[in-house]
Amino acid sequence: MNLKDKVGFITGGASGIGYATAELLLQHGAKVAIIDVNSEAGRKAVSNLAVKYGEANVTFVKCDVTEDGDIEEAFKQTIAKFGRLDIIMNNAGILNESNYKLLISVNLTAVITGTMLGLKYLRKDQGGNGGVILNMSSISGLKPSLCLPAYAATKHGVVGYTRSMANSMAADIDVHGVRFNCVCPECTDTPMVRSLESVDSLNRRGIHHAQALSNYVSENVDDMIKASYIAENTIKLLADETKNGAAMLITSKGVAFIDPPEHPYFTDRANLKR
Ligand SMILES: NC(=O)C1=CN([C@@H]2O[C@H](COP(=O)(O)OP(=O)(O)OC[C@H]3O[C@@H](n4cnc5c(N)ncnc54)[C@H](O)[C@@H]3O)[C@@H](O)[C@H]2O)C=CC1
Ligand SMILES: CCCCCC(=O)/C=C/C=C\C/C=C\C/C=C\CCCC(=O)O
Repeated sequence: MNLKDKVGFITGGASGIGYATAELLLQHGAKVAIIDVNSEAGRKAVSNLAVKYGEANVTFVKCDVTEDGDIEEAFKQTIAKFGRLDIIMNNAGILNESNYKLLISVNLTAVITGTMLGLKYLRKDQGGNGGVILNMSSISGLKPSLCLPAYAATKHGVVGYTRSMANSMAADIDVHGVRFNCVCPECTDTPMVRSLESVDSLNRRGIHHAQALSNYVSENVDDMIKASYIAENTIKLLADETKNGAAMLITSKGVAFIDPPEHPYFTDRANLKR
């Protein structure tokens, strides 16, 4: 996919990995809607980006991704502003083991909702141009995580959902033109991780082994991979039209695609069309 003049929709785009990806998309000539619950951070993000890339190319829509109506309205406002939609990045996420119902709602349910609602705007057979849905998982979506069991459950859910959607829809990709991929970064230096330096903040959020994790974050955060590195690899995945159903692990050593074996009967398109 040539990113020039394409339109991206990024939840959690006001901060961290979402913001870095928004900026890189703009550098590639795309237009971006930053979708976030934090109005102050969202407006600040857009005013910074507008200075560099032009007011016509970036917009902010306040949206709580746990509210289906907000997500629908955000899609409508994005298309009203830019006239099309090509890339959906369901990226908003939180870390809160105590309030695990909210955690599941933001990190997993909203990813499914954003995919289902967004799909109808992307589908070539429903007036869209095709495109790509990129869901944010984590290395915690691929392996057990010592301190974050509920978080890991949501991120495993994102991998399972995204790969299964790609699989289920692949037989008709020529008709709808939509690809589904997810990214699985290791610990990245963002405000989310920096907030874990405080042991009080960890305890408030019910995160296991709070003191050990706080020590680990304080000692290592400066050496963690940067959000710009996640953005670079995310953009490569977005643009690569050969990738559908990919789970891309991103670590300081580079990227790797996790590709478990598929069931031969259900991956044979001919069987799915019978
Ligand atoms: N930082 C890390 O080490 C890693 C982060 N991730 C994932 O990447 C994504 C982004 O994380 P970071 O950039 O690190 O975090 P961040 O905290 O810097 O950014 C998250 C953004 O999501 C927004 N957000 C939170 N709840 C929302 C809601 N209900 N509706 C709309 N927006 C909401 C926040 O306002 C914030 O702007 C998350 O899904 C996270 O789980 C994955 C792997 C590693
Ligand atoms: C292995 C957990 C990586 C989780 C990455 C992520 O999505 C969010 C990270 C946020 C904060 C950092 C929290 C925990 C990770 C720190 C050390 C874990 C090392 C132990 C392990 O399970 O490998």
